[in-house]
Formats: sequence, C-alpha cells, structure tokens
Amino acid sequence: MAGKPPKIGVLALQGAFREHRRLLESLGTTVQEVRLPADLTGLDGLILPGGESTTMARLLTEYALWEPIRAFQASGGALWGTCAGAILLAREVRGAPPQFGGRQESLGLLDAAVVRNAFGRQINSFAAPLSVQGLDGSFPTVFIRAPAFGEIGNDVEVLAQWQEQAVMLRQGNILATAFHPELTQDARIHQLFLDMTSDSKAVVM
Ligand SMILES: NC(=O)CC[C@H](N)C(=O)O
Repeated sequence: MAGKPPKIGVLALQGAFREHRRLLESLGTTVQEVRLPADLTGLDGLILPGGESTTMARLLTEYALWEPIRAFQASGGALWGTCAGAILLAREVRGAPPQFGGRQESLGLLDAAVVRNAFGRQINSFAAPLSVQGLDGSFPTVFIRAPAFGEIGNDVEVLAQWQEQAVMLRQGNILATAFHPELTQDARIHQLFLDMTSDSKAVVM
C-alpha cells in the first residue's frame, strides 16, 4: 500500500533495542525509542526486544506501560516481540522464577502459552538456519535462552518451528519470534513487520 512510511517504536527499557533500531534504520524506517506512554503517540508498530523478561516486566510496571501498550495494539498498532519481548506478549508464561511465585505478568495479547528457556541455559544458546513461512531460502536464526510457544490458539499461525517446537507466530497484527533477527544482518523479518503495519492500517481504514 502506498502512503506514509511507517514509524516504528522500540521499547527501550532494557535489552537489545539498539540492534532493532540499526536494522530498521537500514530499511529507511523512522525509529522512536519508547520509555514512556507518550512515546507511543503516532507510531504504527512497536517492537519489544530481547533481554530479560522479568526485568522488563518490572520496568513496564514502573513506567506504567502495560495498559498503554494494550491500548496501542487495540487501536491498530502492530506489535512484534523477540525472545523476552515475545514472552511479554503471551497469554501465559511458564517457568517464571520462584521469587515471582512462579507467576509472571504478561500483556496477554498473543493467544499462546510461552515456556521460558525452552532450549536450555545460556550455554545451550545456538544459531541455526531455519525455514520461515513466507521467506525464500532459510533465515539465520539466533537462539539465546530462548522460549518456545505452546497451547497455540486457532487464530494464530505458526510461521517457523525448531525441533518440532513453535518458535515464530503471527496473530493478526502481532508477531512473535523466539529468536533474534536483530542480531543478524538479515532484515527480511523486519521488512515483514513493516508490511504488517500497513496491513493493519488497511484494516482500520
Ligand atoms: N534472549 C532473551 O531475550 C532471553 C529471554 C530470557 N530467557 C527471558 O526469559 O527473559
């Protein structure tokens, strides 16, 4: 769809937000770092980066961002969570640390449960070429203490799997990857997300 180029926010409380910014800018996208609810104004999409989901959850509470992000998505804003960011999107989080009483707050916007650290600890981190639905050839994925998705709702498409576990999901204007496209030089999933922002604008109009 022709029109204004999308403006994308990257949640910049903690984690790999600079890496997302670099890839988005390589595609000519205007990027806004998001730390406060007001930073969401005028954005077409928001990326929740990888990092540490328990820390990010605490900071989302401190900066009063939970409800504004839900409202942003409800009004047509696209969301993409990578790794810890994907954990924040899920309906239910498994494997929360005991000091959280085994429970971890999430946005609950993606109709799937997420299992933290599904592929093991830091030392079990790995890189692998993966086939991703809609992309030609393989995509160079990087998994760092990555989650996997389960109990996936009917409205959710599985776009990639690793060892029979779902690692990339799309539900309408929400995208979730258990891996880190921002740590590669391959901007195709960032491009896919930019395309999603114009899809959701088309729906709203
Ligand atoms: N690379 C990552 O984002 C790791 C996510 C981390 N295991 C968490 O649960 O938050």
